[in-house]
Amino acid sequence: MRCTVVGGGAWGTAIADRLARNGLATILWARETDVVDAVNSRHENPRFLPTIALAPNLVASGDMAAALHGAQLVVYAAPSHVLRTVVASCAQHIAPGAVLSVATKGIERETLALMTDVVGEAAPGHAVVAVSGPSFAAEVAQGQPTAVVAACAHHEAAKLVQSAMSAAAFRVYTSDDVVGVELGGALKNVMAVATGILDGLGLGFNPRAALMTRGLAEMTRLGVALGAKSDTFAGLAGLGDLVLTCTGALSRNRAVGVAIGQGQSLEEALAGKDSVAEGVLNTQSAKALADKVGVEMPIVDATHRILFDGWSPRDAVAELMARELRPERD
Ligand SMILES: NC(=O)C1=CN([C@@H]2O[C@H](COP(=O)(O)OP(=O)(O)OC[C@H]3O[C@@H](n4cnc5c(N)ncnc54)[C@H](O)[C@@H]3O)[C@@H](O)[C@H]2O)C=CC1
Ligand SMILES: O=C(CO)COP(=O)(O)O
Repeated sequence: MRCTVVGGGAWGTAIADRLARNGLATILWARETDVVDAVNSRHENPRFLPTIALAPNLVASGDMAAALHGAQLVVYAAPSHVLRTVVASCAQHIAPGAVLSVATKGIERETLALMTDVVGEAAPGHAVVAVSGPSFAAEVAQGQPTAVVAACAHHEAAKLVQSAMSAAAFRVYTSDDVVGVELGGALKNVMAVATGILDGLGLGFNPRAALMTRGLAEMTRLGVALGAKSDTFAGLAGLGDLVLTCTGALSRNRAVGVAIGQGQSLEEALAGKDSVAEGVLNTQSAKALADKVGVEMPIVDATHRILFDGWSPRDAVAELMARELRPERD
């Protein structure tokens, strides 16, 4: 099977490397010519995935038409705010019958669409599989044992992604709960920013555990209101990725939160970064989606006010703690 991965950031590179190591003829499309050159000449991506030796059979290209030619599996890993443009720009080159997969985590800000819907609208007529779960790109590329979920309403398409990506150190489960899997991946990034803020304030371990647990309750509440299964949020794409991103030192979202908790502005926390912290823009999408559906998400609201209205993180914590007392489950 021929595979193409669209997006030469850390995650697209790690997925392309994974597919190539499974012996699949794989092309990585990257926007940056230095990335294309480094992958082809030195089998590395020092800009986005430094110090990792990539599979020698992985080929990179900056030519979208050539990269997509004959691909039966296309995996998108561009950031959520540009995904629609990237997919639309290459839709005419996708082979008939190709299965599309999206590894981007986010909710489109303008439309509040999930990433599978963005791909489905920009390149109609294909099954679209969401891949999500606790998976730092660097660890996947280093071959550390990792488990993720491939979600699609078409079981055969999810199974195709499962068999293409799975390996001894990469275990892919399937799911039919696309909404739950996608929302888990998008919302945990908001919670990672929030947890980072607490850690930046130096408040200790208790508030971190409280925020993660109540954050999961918020994620589940929104998901169920949008038709997801609550169980999905207890799985890899929910709890699993929440634990990883809220506690893992490799998380970019958490790092942005830590910087803000330590007193930096959002602009200072993001300055000079080539890499994407999806939780920032997705705080806006998550809040807009919650407001639209009428679901209460106090942690998302507080994070939004801190990031975009200049609210003091300490005041935010105090206000969250002072909310009306209530049963844990109601
Ligand atoms: N890095 C990771 O460990 C993981 C990342 N993801 C998700 O994968 C997605 C991509 O993230 P990374 O690969 O980490 O990105 P990255 O932070 O390593 O690199 C940024 C990427 O964005 C692209 N980009 C920036 N502006 C663009 C534009 N205007 N048009 C087209 N492309 C543009 C760059 O070319 C580059 O590929 C995100 O949604 C992220 O949440 C998911 C799982 C793991
Ligand atoms: O989604 C991720 C791990 O599953 C990556 O998290 P960060 O984008 O916060 O680094």
